[in-house]
Amino acid sequence: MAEYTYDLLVLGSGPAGEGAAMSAVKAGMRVAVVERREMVGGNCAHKGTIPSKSLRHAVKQVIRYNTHALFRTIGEPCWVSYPKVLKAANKVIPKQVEMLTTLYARNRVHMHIGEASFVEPNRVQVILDDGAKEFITAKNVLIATGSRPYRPENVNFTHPRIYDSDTILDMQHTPRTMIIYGAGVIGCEYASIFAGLGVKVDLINSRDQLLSFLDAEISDALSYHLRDGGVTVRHDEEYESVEMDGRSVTMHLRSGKTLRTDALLWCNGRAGNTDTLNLQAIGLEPNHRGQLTVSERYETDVAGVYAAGDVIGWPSLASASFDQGRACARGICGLTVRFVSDAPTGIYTLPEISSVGKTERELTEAKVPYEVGRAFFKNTARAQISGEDVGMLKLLFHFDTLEILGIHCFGAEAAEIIHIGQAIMSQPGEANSIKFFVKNTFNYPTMAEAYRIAALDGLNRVNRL
Ligand SMILES: Cc1cc2nc3c(=O)[nH]c(=O)nc-3n(C[C@H](O)[C@H](O)[C@H](O)COP(=O)(O)OP(=O)(O)OC[C@H]3O[C@@H](n4cnc5c(N)ncnc54)[C@H](O)[C@@H]3O)c2cc1C
Ligand SMILES: NC(=O)c1ccc[n+]([C@@H]2O[C@H](COP(=O)([O-])OP(=O)(O)OC[C@H]3O[C@@H](n4cnc5c(N)ncnc54)[C@H](O)[C@@H]3O)[C@@H](O)[C@H]2O)c1
Repeated sequence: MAEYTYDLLVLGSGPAGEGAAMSAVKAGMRVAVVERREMVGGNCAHKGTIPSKSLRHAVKQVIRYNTHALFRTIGEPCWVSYPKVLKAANKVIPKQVEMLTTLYARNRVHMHIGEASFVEPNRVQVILDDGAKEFITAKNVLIATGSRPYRPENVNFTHPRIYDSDTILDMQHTPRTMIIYGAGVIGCEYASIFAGLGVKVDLINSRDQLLSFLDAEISDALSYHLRDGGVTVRHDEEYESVEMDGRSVTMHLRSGKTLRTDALLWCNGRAGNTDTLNLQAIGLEPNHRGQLTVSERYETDVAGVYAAGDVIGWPSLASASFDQGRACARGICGLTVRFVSDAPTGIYTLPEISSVGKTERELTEAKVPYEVGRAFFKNTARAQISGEDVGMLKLLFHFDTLEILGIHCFGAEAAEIIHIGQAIMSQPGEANSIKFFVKNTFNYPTMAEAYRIAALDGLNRVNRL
């Protein structure tokens, strides 16, 4: 009989690895994590969610100072350099690392710092910093190695003016102009950040609409506000080639246009971190973007080998990754598994965007009879007080049953506000009703008041008050 060192070995200490390790250890399993970075937290804490959201918060403070009437009487507009906001943002990472390090230690999850690769399905080699090797056996192995920016071969990422979402965190100057290639979530979020710092941004989108998975009204609002903030959004464009010299980067587009810029930020998707795992040794083959396919229990085609988080592709969110890791560990422990298929979107552009459920387009295609209730933030007392009055909350509900089918929001704190509606929408049967917002009294003045206004607007339309 084989001798196992651990019940569960987790490769990667991002949100997926954390969710799995904590869940399994609480259920009484012997758990270890292998992490190649010297600190825990994954790309989420070091390169993705945490630094970008902290940067965005710092930039939002600068914008607020420069636009709010109260501060405008004090002095000249305040110009803040990118390295300075980066320094402020970087203060958050060590806090996350410290909190997570304590969490793993307190729960007696063993940490192995080194590069993991498979020898057999239940045997993993770890190459330590000094080149020494460790071998770990485990009944179950979870691949939670995350993702990295996708880099096409014909773009030279060693050039000092060419960045991706990892290396932009090392940029030590403030460019005057920037091309952001790829208008997905990362591209749109960084467009907001750099435009907020006064950089002239060209955002190149290969599609005809920004973030086409969003409700069209919200996507249109994002385009309008990015343009209003100084971003030139160019739809239906693809790059032909990129040239650089010591002073600038030139991008030739297939449409024949040529754009010159101080810096290029490449944001065209992600690739799963599977290339160094020696997956051929266990007979697993990732797709062309390095991603793995899993069952509803997060198990790969190899029994006892699981995968969760960015390495399995969509939705590639920290929020979903944590829950996927947790669900996977619960399955391994013989508990019920919730396959994560319903994560809300929370997009930290300026303005912020969040949504859950169906869009108008999806409901129309499915021929569902629905109505819309809207609330504009400018009509809420709280937004008038805070001065953050750009935004809208939109409720989509069934015309006959009043069941909430989708919630779409943009504006200040949209990613927080969405959860109120999400909680009602997830209730079973008649408890999921737009009437909740008119039958219950909400604090005033709050942004949540938007739910009451939107519900009344919708109910007035169907005349069912
Ligand atoms: C710029 C940006 C902004 C984002 N913003 C948000 C947001 O606002 N909200 C949101 O929900 N999501 C956001 N995301 C997505 C989020 O960061 C990811 O979905 C999340 O980090 C995925 O978690 P994970 O556990 O799968 O992997 P990761 O966080 O990628 O961690 C994987 C870990 O595995 C380690 N590893 C890899 N290979 C090996 C190996 N062979 N051996 C040992 N260790 C290994 C890596 O070092 C890493 O620490 C953002 C991403 C980016 C890039
Ligand atoms: N606030 C958030 O929730 C947040 C913030 C940032 C990133 N993320 C996550 O990170 C992930 C990556 O973001 P992103 O902006 O780099 O990527 P994305 O998947 O949104 O795509 C960015 C661009 O790359 C292109 N692209 C994507 N996959 C492609 C492929 N296979 N072939 C050719 N072109 C392709 C798309 O057309 C798009 O223009 C997202 O899926 C998102 O879930 C989330």
